Amino acid sequence: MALTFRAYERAAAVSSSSGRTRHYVDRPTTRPPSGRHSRTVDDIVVEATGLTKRYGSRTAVDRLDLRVRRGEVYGFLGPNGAGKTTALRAVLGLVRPSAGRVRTLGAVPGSPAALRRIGMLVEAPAFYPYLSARGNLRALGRLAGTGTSRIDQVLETVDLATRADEPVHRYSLGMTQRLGVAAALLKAPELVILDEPTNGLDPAGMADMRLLIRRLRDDGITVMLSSHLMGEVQHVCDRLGVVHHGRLLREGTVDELRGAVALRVGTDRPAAAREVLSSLVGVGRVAPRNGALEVACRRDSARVLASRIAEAMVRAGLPLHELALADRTLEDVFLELTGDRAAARTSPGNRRDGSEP
Ligand SMILES: Nc1ncnc2c1ncn2[C@@H]1O[C@H](COP(=O)(O)OP(=O)(O)OP(=O)(O)O)[C@@H](O)[C@H]1O
Repeated sequence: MALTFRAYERAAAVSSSSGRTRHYVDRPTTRPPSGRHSRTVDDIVVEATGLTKRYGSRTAVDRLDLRVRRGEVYGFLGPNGAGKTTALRAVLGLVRPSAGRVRTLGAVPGSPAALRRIGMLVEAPAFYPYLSARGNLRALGRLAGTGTSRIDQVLETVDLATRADEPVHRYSLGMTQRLGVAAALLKAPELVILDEPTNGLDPAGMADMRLLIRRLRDDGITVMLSSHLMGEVQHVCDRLGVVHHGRLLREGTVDELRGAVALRVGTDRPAAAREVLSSLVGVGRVAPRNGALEVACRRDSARVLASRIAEAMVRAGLPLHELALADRTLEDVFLELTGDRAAARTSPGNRRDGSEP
């Protein structure tokens, strides 16, 4: 049986040994009574300092520092084998770090105080195939001591309410994944951890999962997920950590990671144009590239600057053949950081244009 069940069994065992078999239902006091969480950005939900995990001579996670803030969707981005799953497991307390420190919801990972507030999907979920979604959730709720009172609500959240009474073997992979998220939501968690939640899903399944992740965030749940699909994460994550060979290379919002943009200015009088462009306010470096001039500028001022460039070129009587935004995709950023072209293209989801699949 997959980890979903094992984790629930473990959580259930923890709760019985503490003598509070219903404590997943009796919400901890840290959550506001409305059920919605505050969005104070300074509220750190996961904090890792120097997190390192070695398996023999192999270092899976190497001195990782990261902070996940309450209410955000944080994405771990990296190719297969980068160390994402291992890091998530350390956050959950499923592996013991070789060095460094992790705090999850202010508690030691794997401790009852942390577990009771976390929902997880870190392996493909397994369900009883001839039971319905509702039947499976009922079984899980009883097993884990989370109760069954939230079943209708979580089925609604994952958009399975209308199919809830069908046997699960009829479900698509995407539906099964969403049911896995529903199982993780039974205990009304503050933090949900999803390891490669869209792995193996078709474009429609991915879109549904993205929608679901946004819904979780709108409900005030902090989401930490991993993915090797750069096109996917940039549409769903508030912040990203780029991981490669166990190291966190960069952290930031998608725009921060993609950094400055450039405007491409095509003209057959580049020398004169360069002079004109360099004198404009808001223009960074102007340099020839691939048959045009590239004008570095801030992302948020690119649009205004483009019209100023057009005006200035016309005023100076210079021909203008091309005026376009040259933007970097996450794949470009990843390549720049790692030089690992193969890893940047590990899947069709890593599209050059960053478009949604
Ligand atoms: N239990 C283990 N024993 C030995 N090596 C392991 C173990 N778990 C992970 N590793 C190794 O640690 C490295 C990181 O693996 P990890 O699964 O964390 O990467 P990942 O980024 O999640 O990749 P994937 O997306 O393929 O799961 C890999 O080289 C992997 O082979």
